[in-house]
Amino acid sequence: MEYDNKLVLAPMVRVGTLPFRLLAAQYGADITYGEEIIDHRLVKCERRINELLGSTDFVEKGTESVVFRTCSQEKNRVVCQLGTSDAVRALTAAQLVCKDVAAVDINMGCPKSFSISGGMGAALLKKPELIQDILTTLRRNLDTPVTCKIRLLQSSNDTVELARRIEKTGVSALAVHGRKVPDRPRDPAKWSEIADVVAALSIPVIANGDVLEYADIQRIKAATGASSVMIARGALLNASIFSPEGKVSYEDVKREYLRKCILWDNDIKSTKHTIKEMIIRNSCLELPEGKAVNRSESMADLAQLYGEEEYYKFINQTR
Ligand SMILES: Cc1cc2nc3c(=O)[nH]c(=O)nc-3n(C[C@H](O)[C@H](O)[C@H](O)COP(=O)(O)O)c2cc1C
Repeated sequence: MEYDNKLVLAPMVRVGTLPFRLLAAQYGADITYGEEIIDHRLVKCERRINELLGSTDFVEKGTESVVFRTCSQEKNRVVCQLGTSDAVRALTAAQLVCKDVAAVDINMGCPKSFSISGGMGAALLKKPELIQDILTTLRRNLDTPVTCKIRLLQSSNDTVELARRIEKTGVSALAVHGRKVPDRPRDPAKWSEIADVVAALSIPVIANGDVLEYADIQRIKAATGASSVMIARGALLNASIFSPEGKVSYEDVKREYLRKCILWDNDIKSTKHTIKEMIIRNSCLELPEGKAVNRSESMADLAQLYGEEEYYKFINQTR
């Protein structure tokens, strides 16, 4: 996969399932990351072809729980992001999915206590040897491109040093979220410190942080020198942020998302969560719409709420 001049949908837990990735791609995302999947969970899965949907599912053995669903349309752009603290387990998990995805990414930026206490996410930033071990193991044993996503370290020099070390493992690209571990989402992303990494590396750097409007894409490129840009919250605000043709109305984007969830039989909890994330960023969950989404128990309820009953019936009749 090529990493230069790309618009990238960021990994987002409970959001980045197949419908949201297809939605972002429809509006112009070139590369779409899935939500982080913990390796412990993925290694318990089996690969199943879902004839009914036309998807490839990774399902937890002994259950019907779909941990990762993908399809041939996205094979050349979907990235499976793993949460891990162990090279061998990461490899076992990656080997299960690597033929069905365009790349495998390791999350080295998540500051949540769940990740840190398990030695995953941002905890890895303090363990450069382990980072090297994980990335080298994946690189040596997979034909699929391997990448990782980091946050900034305390000083720009430290970040650059780590980034150089990561580059030496042979990864195809490095995504840099321009915040430090203690930073909150409201703290501005430090684009100048991403620029330091871009200047120091030869591999593509994907700049991430505070791209909330289409015009910000050009701004972050100019400020960092990175040619590729990764977007998370801007895509929740309006997934058509990737489109050079201008924004589609948020109401239309939301309905399009729901239709994709119906089509791909997305998990109801993930569907509700994502719709709520869209509402929080555009209005307020306390209004009647948000309350109704909260009350919804099934895809049929959501279809009714958004006037998509006919589509819901049609899809279910044709299955
Ligand atoms: C709802 C949500 C879920 C996220 N989940 C992940 C994740 O699974 N893996 C990851 O590396 N980062 C995750 N992030 C962080 C984003 O990928 C991104 O680095 C961060 O939000 C900064 O980008 P932005 O300013 O475009 O939002 C998440 C962010 C949000 C808002």
